[in-house]
Parts: sequence; C-alpha cells; structure tokens
Amino acid sequence: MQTEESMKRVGVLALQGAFSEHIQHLEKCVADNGYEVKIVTVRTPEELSQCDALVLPGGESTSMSLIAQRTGMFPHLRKFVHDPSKAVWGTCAGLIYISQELANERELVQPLELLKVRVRRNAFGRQAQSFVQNCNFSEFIPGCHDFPAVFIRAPVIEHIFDADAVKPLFTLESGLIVAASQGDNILATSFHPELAENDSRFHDWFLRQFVLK
Ligand SMILES: NC(=O)CC[C@H](N)C(=O)O
Repeated sequence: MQTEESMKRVGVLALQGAFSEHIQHLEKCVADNGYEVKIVTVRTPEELSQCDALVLPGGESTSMSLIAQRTGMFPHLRKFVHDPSKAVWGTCAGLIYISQELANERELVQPLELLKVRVRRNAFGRQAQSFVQNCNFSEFIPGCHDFPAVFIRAPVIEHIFDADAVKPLFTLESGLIVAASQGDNILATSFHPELAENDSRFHDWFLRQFVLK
C-alpha cells in the first residue's frame, strides 16, 4: 500500500463548471478498483503543482478563462499542461480552453494552446440543441459499445493542425470530430462523460490509459 504522498494525484480544475461531477466519477473508479490515486480539486498554483494529471471540466470557457486570468492561475495552468510528463483531459469547455485556436466567439477566451486543433464553440447550436447520443467507443475503449455521450452547447474539433500529433478518437456520422488524443498524455472530448448517470467507464479508461500507464 502506497503512502498518500507517493500516490499519483489527479487534479480537477475547480475554477468553474462541472468539476464536482468529475470528482464523483473519478473517486468511484478509485474506490471500485483500488487504484492508488488521489483525486483533488485545483484552484491555486500550490494545489496544481502537486498534481500528476489535470481534468478541465465543462462549463463556460469564457468564464474559465477570465477567472484563470483574474486569479493569476493562467501562467501556472499553461506551464502545467505543456509539461509532457502531465496527463491532461479537457471536456467541452475544457477542450476549448486547452485548444490552440478558436474558430469563433474568440473574445475573452485566452486558450492554453496545448491541443493542436481549431475548435468551433457551440457547434450544435444553443442549449435547446443539446442532446445525448449513445456512442460506440469500443475502438478505443474495449467493450464500451454504448456510452451515453452528453452534448451540451458542445464544441467540435474543426481542424487538426498536426495530424502526426493529434489522433481523432471519435467522429459523429455528420463527420464532426468530438474526441481526440494528442501524444500519450492528452485527451479531449466535446461531450461530458462526467454527466453520464452511473457510468464511469470513460473516467476509468482515462485513469488507466493516461494516468496509471
Ligand atoms: N457544456 C460546455 O462546457 C459548454 C461550452 C460552452 N458552450 C463554451 O463555449 O465555452
């Protein structure tokens, strides 16, 4: 049994958005599987500095960006996510925030310029166009044929700047890329696995594939 200090620490950025839902899923995965991982909330540079991985939740990328600027977290976040030894997962607004470029509604968002893509915000329209789609992720999550992917005012990956670095993981029938990885340490999803009721398979895969590897 590892001591708490020696365990891997997965931080969930808690400046804004659905961070508590991520924490609940991650803690369930740890409890169910006995992973020697500690899940922590991140609001300060000190908390961030102790993490091996960071999950950036859904919410509003404009708010996330403004709060990071006003709290002085931006430079610390930028340095952290660009460290190749760290695992990073951006979901929805978090995907927007880690991207290199925004196709639209750029005002007020200063992205972390990690993921080598251009994203389009609100690509499916407004809240009323939000939807849940059962997706077959079994090509990259073995056995996961029917995951309830929740899309809420979701972005899409509109363009990949570096096809050698960025690997699309899932594309909708419409041809829109909604999940991708970059190298072996960066994951991006347009949808919200944290909002999938009682289904932590995506979080479990993130821990196994990106954190515990
Ligand atoms: N559910 C979400 O995270 C929505 C993202 C939001 N529409 C944005 O552009 O930042």
